[in-house]
Amino acid sequence: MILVVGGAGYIGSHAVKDLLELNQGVVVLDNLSTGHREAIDRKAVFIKGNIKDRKLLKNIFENYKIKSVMHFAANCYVGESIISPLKYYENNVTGTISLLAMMKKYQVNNLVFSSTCAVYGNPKVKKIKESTPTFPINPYGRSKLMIEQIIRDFSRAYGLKYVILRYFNVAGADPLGRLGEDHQPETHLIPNILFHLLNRLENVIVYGNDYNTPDGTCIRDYIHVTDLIHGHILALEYLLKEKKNKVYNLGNDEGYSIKEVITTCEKVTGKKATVFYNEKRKGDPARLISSSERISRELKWQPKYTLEDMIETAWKWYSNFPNGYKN
Ligand SMILES: NC(=O)c1ccc[n+]([C@@H]2O[C@H](COP(=O)([O-])OP(=O)(O)OC[C@H]3O[C@@H](n4cnc5c(N)ncnc54)[C@H](O)[C@@H]3O)[C@@H](O)[C@H]2O)c1
Ligand SMILES: O=c1ccn([C@@H]2O[C@H](COP(=O)(O)OP(=O)(O)O[C@H]3O[C@H](CO)[C@@H](O)[C@H](O)[C@H]3O)[C@@H](O)[C@H]2O)c(=O)[nH]1
Repeated sequence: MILVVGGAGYIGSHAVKDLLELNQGVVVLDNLSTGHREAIDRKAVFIKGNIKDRKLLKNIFENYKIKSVMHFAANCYVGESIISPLKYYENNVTGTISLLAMMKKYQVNNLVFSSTCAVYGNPKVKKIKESTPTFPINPYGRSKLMIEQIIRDFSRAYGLKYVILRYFNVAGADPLGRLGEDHQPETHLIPNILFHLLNRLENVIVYGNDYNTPDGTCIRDYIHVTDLIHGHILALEYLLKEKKNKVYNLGNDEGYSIKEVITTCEKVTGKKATVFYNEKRKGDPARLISSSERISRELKWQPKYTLEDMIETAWKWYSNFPNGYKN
């Protein structure tokens, strides 16, 4: 069985769905701090609890034959991490140490870990490779880099095998409309633009228009959640077969400025946005674009969905479920 930690969240719930579709047995551990019980298919075992709870982890490892772990559980907002670094180091770093300690105790040695391109900081290269130096510029990115280092040390000392996936900006929803992104409050760009176009927000707020980019707004590389999860499935297959450690970027290798994302949302929805320019958000790098060449070459991973597809699938979900999972 696969333990999906954080499986009630936006990305984790899409992983649970795809793993079940592949007839894998799934146990979800989630404290529902930002996730939703309704997002987890009833075919998965659901356990509500915190990864810091070692007694609970002990019960899980003793009661279920867990062979591998996908670890999505974290706090993951750049802006919030600057204001509340303690929350980030405590939940992300301490929480993961607890999980890894219990994996060690029960000899569960296969881990797919959700890292982030925030570990690279503000790199000057056009496309970020896995070999690009890591100099995170916010506590969130630093917490993820610390975890990566801890995972490597556990691997050297205790035989843990891992694939670390450094995601770029994840967007979109299940193309069949069963799952979507439901965060309270929502901080991500695409959901907030769509909420405005659905008349739930007065404006689109753009944080900063004097960055050193062609139109002055931040550039990000967006990847559809379905493509991202396909990367996890390939990573887990690789791990179980080859038993080798890997670090991979996961992005579409294309950058879009905030203004371009707004224009694409307008195009997909046929609605016009009112934009309000605000101060820069602290901790935001100007430009993050992936090179996902390594995972494409080694695991034959290819993204199928474009930015328009991401916006279209998210729009469909928000239009059908205006109150998210609480409908
Ligand atoms: N969304 C993105 O664009 C993005 C990009 C890069 C990396 N990531 C990483 O992907 C992972 C998932 O992100 P998401 O967008 O789905 O976030 P999310 O907040 O929707 O999901 C996180 C899940 O983990 C659970 N959780 C948090 N702390 C926990 C704890 N201590 N014990 C048990 N459960 C806990 C939450 O309840 C939630 O269900 C995170 O690790 C994040 O850092 C996300
Ligand atoms: O209403 C909004 C929301 C965001 N932004 C800007 O849009 C860009 C993207 O922001 P957001 O969608 O919040 O994503 P990121 O801050 O880039 O962070 C996401 O993407 C990272 C990878 O780049 C992950 O590590 C994080 O977990 C995930 O939250 C940034 O420049 C923001 O300042 C706005 O201008 N207005």
